[in-house]
Amino acid sequence: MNTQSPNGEFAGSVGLVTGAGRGIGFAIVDELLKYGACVSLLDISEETGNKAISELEIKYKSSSSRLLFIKCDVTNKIEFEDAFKKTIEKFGKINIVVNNAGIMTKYITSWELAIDLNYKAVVHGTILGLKYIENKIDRNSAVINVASIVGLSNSILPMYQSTKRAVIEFTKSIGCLFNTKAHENNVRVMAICPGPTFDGLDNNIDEKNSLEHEIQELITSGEETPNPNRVIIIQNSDYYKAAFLHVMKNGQSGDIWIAENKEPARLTHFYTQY
Ligand SMILES: NC(=O)C1=CN([C@@H]2O[C@H](COP(=O)(O)OP(=O)(O)OC[C@H]3O[C@@H](n4cnc5c(N)ncnc54)[C@H](O)[C@@H]3O)[C@@H](O)[C@H]2O)C=CC1
Ligand SMILES: CC/C=C\CC(=O)/C=C/C=C\C=C\C=C\[C@@H](O)[C@@H](O)C/C=C\CCC(=O)O
Repeated sequence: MNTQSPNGEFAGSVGLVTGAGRGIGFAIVDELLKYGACVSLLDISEETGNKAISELEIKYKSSSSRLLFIKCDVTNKIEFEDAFKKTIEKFGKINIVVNNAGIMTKYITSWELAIDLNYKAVVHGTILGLKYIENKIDRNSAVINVASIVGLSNSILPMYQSTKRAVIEFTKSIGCLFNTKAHENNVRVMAICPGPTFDGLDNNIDEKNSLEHEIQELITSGEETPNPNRVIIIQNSDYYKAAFLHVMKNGQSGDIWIAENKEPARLTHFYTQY
C-alpha cells in the first residue's frame, strides 16, 4: 500500500480512470498526479497504456509508485471489478472513479459495443464506485461519468447520442437527493459533457476549421429550430483538466456539467415538461 504522495489537493486520494491511455482520460490522470493523487490508469490497449505510463513517469519523476497501469476491458465485468481490487491492493483504497472510456459510433455501426461500453460499463463503474469507495462523504470522493454535449443536443447520432443521453439520465437520477437518502449513497455521482476534443490539431488550422464546421453542421442538423448562435470550437484534452478540477471542487451529486469550447465548466439546468 502506498498512498503517500506530494503536497496537493488530491494528496492521499486514489483515483481509477478508465480508457485513460490517451485523450481525455489521460488528461485526467495527469491532473490527478499533478495534485498528488495515486492513480490506476485502465485501458484495453496495453500498448497505449504503457506509452502513457512512460510519458507520465518522465513528467512526474517520482510518480512510478503513485501510478498503476491495469490492462482492462471495462465491458468485461470480471476484469473491471478486478481492476478495483488491484487498485485497493496497491494503494489501500479508491475514492475517485472516472468512467471515461467510450466510443463514438456513426449511425448504427457497432451498436452493441456502444451500449456495452458507453452505457453499461458506466453504470457498472458507478455501481463499483458506490461499493468500493469507503470514505463516501469526503469532499474528494466522487464518481465522474464522462458523457458528451451531444447527449444534451437534439438527436442525430442514434447510438452514440442515445448512450450518452442515457449516461446523463442515469447520473442525474442515481445522484438525486431522493436516491442518495433512500439508498444512503453518499458518494457524489456527477457527469461531465465535453464538447469536441481533439489532440494534435493545434498546428493544423485547416483541418481543425473543417472539422469544426463538419461537427457544427452535424449537431445543428438534428435541431428542429437550429440555434444560429451555436458555435463549436474544438478544444484539446488539456482544456478538460480545469473542468475536471472545478467539478471535483464544486460539484453536487446528480450534477451534469458542460466543458466545451475552451470555456470554464458550467452547470446544466433541466426543465421538466411533464
Ligand atoms: N473527443 C471528443 O470530442 C469527445 C469525447 N467524449 C467522450 O469522452 C470519452 C473519452 O473520449 P476520447 O478522449 O476522445 O477517447 P479516445 O478514443 O481518444 O481514447 C479512448 C481510450 O479508451 C480506450 N478504450 C477503448 N475501449 C475500451 C474498453 N472497452 N475498456 C477500456 N478502455 C477502452 C482506448 O484504448 C483509448 O485509449 C469518451 O467517453 C467519449 O465519448 C465526449 C465528448 C467529446
Ligand atoms: C460528432 C460528435 C461531436 C462531438 C462530441 C463527441 O461527443 C465526441 C466526439 C468524438 C469523436 C468525433 C468524431 C467526429 C467525426 C466527424 O469527423 C464526422 O466524421 C462525424 C460524422 C458523422 C457521424 C454521423 C454518422 O455517420 O452517423
